[in-house]
Amino acid sequence: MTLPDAAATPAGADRTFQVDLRGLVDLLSHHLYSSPRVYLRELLQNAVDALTARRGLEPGAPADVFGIRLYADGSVVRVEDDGVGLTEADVHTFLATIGRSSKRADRIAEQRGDFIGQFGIGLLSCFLVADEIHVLSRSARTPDARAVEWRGRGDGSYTVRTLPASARPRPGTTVTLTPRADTGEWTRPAQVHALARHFGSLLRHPVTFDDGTGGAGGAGGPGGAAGTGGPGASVNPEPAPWARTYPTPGARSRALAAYGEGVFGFKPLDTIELDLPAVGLKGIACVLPEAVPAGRRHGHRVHVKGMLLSERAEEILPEWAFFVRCVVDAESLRPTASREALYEDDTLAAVRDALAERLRAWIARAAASDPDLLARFLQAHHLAVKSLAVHDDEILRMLLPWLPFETTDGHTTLDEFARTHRTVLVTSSVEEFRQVAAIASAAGLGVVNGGYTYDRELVHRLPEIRSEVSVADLDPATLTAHLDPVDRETELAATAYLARARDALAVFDCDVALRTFQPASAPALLVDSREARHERTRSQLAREQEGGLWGDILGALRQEAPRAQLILNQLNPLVRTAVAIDEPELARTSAEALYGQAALLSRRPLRPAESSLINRSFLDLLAHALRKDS
Ligand SMILES: Nc1ncnc2c1ncn2[C@@H]1O[C@H](COP(=O)(O)OP(=O)(O)OP(=O)(O)O)[C@@H](O)[C@H]1O
Repeated sequence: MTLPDAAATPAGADRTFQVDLRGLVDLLSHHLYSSPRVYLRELLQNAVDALTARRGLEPGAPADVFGIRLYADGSVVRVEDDGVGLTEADVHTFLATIGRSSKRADRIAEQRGDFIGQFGIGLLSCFLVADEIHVLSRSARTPDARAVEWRGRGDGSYTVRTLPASARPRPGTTVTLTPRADTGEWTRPAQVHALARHFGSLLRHPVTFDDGTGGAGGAGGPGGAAGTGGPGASVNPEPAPWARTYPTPGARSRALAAYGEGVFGFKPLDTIELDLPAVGLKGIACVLPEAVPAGRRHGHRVHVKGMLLSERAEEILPEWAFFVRCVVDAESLRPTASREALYEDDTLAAVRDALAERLRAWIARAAASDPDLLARFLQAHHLAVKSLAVHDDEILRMLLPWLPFETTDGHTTLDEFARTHRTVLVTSSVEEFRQVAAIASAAGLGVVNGGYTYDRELVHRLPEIRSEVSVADLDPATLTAHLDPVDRETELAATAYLARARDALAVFDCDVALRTFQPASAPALLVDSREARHERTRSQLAREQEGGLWGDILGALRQEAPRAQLILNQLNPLVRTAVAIDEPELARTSAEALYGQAALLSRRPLRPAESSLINRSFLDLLAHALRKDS
């Protein structure tokens, strides 16, 4: 924060960068921090780091003798700690130099992981709510150290003076802010208390809050420096829920679920305990009771050393884990400067892998021994699990048999379906499934709708875990082969009609066949696949463009175009009448009308030529009916 006098520096001499503190604070507030409220988090975090450093100096001291006291009475906000404190030299080096941090100094590089801060900018966040930061500190490193007072101002100026040790009888630091009038939203006593609870409820050091009214556990007045704050109300009266002891495992899981509900606002379907001793991580994963859109990632709550750093950290779990939200407290995860994300390093990668493993183990346990939980889980999250199973062999093996699919036997699990159908047929689109489902099922075929994301791919992998089952794509030929042929005599009688029908429908590359199938009420079935339609469109374009550049390109791409098939149902009374028509024009029109009706039933978008065919055949039939009547 020092601003050297540029004019006094001789020409050619090395100059020092100057910092426009207002500009810097502006940058932090608009681009680094999500809200001015983070000032309290930064103050608490500095106090926690100072307590950690003090514990390094006095490892034998009882756990609760050093603490943090907050005070806010509407005119000041004060955070006082029994931490390591600062000497006068420390104040110049660390407080007054932006970007310098005692937690990154060389001699403690190996301990850097012990501290939450490291960038040397956190204190600047206080300028989001106040124009001046007042620090009164006394170092614990030298027993007879003098107290030191520092005042830093938003314009970049600061003053330092030393005071007799009696000005701060015990080692530690007190930071006092006089909030600007427009920042009441973040600095009113009730708000400071709420923020302290929010950020500090899991801190392991005793933290108290006092609003200066002397009520409800509060005591002491706003006056002066150290040690006058009184006992105050505890901000973190209880340890983290996973660190408490409970009379029974049931009581423990109910308490963890209630904590999860309090934090996230939903009643978890189940609560998974997380414990990774290698990185000192503990916490819970709450399984969401309802489906979330695939791919939507939730933020997780990450505490470091008890301090809430981020509510939106996505990085601690892999992308597929979008069915849980976690609260974790870790010793050695490193936050970024904004604290709202985690630094992507080997530790974070290892944590992510280990937590993913934990979720897999939970799924495996549910699959093996808790069918009721598994069913509720899959009901809400089957889509998430399907996306997971595509890439994860273990999940596939555990869960594929239990996943629901749309089949010709209704919505059922693959396991159930494969028990009645040793050959499982799968369509490649929803539309194909809609076309064939009723008829295939009447013909005794077992078909799964493979049109939804992941489904076809997953069904094809069923033989990996059920070797007795075979899976094949359902193509028109397979279906036609399963429909009963008509006897020779009927076939012969229909030859002329079928020839006329083929001729009428040649423009659609459509073959016509006569079969018997259930339900008898269905006159005709149009069997056609999307790929076949695309192939025919391409071939047709190539023909139209013959000789041109596009014609050559499309022609080169041309494959043997599979033909559509209109299968007429000999069991249907209308079809039986139609195949007996002698009059060529009427026969042609009836074939067109049957094609049009089957195309409509297939629920796929109609091509313009098909729409005009339906139109024309309807009008022709109407004209024919009217002529007959007159
Ligand atoms: N309560 C405190 N007790 C002792 N030293 C403190 C306290 N608050 C701040 N300091 C000193 O001031 C330095 C700068 O603090 P600041 O919050 O700006 O950065 P930091 O905590 O080091 O890193 P970060 O920007 O990541 O928070 C700290 O490194 C520390 O040396």
